[in-house]
Amino acid sequence: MKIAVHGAAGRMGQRVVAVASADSRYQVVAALESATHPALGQDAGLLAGVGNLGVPLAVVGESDADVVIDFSVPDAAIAVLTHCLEFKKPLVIATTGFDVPQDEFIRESARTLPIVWAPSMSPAVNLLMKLTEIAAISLRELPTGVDVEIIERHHRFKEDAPSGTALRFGNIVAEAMGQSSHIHGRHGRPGERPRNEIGYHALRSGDNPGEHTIVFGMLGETIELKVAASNRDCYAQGALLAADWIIDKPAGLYSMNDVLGL
Ligand SMILES: NC(=O)C1=CN([C@@H]2O[C@H](COP(=O)(O)OP(=O)(O)OC[C@H]3O[C@@H](n4cnc5c(N)ncnc54)[C@H](O)[C@@H]3O)[C@@H](O)[C@H]2O)C=CC1
Ligand SMILES: O=C(O)C1=N[C@H](C(=O)O)C[C@H](O)C1
Repeated sequence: MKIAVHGAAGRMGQRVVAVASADSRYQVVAALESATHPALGQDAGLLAGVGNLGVPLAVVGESDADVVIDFSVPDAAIAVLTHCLEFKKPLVIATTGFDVPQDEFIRESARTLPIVWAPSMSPAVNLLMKLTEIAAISLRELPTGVDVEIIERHHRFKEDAPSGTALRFGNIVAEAMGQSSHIHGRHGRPGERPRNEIGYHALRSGDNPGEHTIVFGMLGETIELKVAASNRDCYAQGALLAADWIIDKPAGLYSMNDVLGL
């Protein structure tokens, strides 16, 4: 399968190029980057540390890619989505940090384009989302109440907070338990914690590739569900699985649950 990697010189883009180049099922035919990127024209394989692939970093344009994988920034992701709409290229969107209009544009675009969209491509993270939903449903009627807090830890370079994955965990809990208040950090004297609150806490430290802990705090006991990446390849592998899966699907908005059969 021929893939185009959008954001190819980035932390994730380089891993997608590297992991794909080591798997005979995939051929990287396009490595797409910002028009202002200093490495434009350089070979994507050399940048990713896997040797010359004969694929220079280039701006978005027509290619013979079967599918596009996007790990970039929100505005660029929307731009490449517009390109995919024009050239009818299935798209895997992994970028996070979209605003509401961008979110709505993606959903509208999926009416005419097959899109896999997930804040985490990690199989372990998406399984933990299922386990979190089970825990939330199971605990929601506890008479003494359950306080859910979401702690995410990422590398110092991450630009958005909280993570898209943390927000998705929070939405899963909110839908399962009927919580309506999402608060981000605490300071001053917020007083006693309301029962309908979900708290989010974003740690930025070192080179952590991604860690999420969902805390279910009760009176007398606590459950913590945790998933931690040791490198970025779980996301790259998941994105390639998504690319392989989406290639023959009709227009629609799909998640990693569809890709992984969860
Ligand atoms: N869904 C998932 O499994 C995962 C999602 N992510 C998300 O992926 C995104 C990228 O993460 P990283 O690779 O760590 O960031 P990064 O900053 O290393 O890479 C982003 C790349 O996008 C490029 N870019 C910026 N403007 C562009 C444009 N107009 N056209 C093409 N490329 C452009 C940058 O030059 C850079 O190379 C973030 O939103 C992050 O949250 C990260 C890891 C896993
Ligand atoms: O920026 C990252 O690195 C990651 N971002 C994604 C997110 O915002 O959820 C996924 C993963 O946690 C790594």
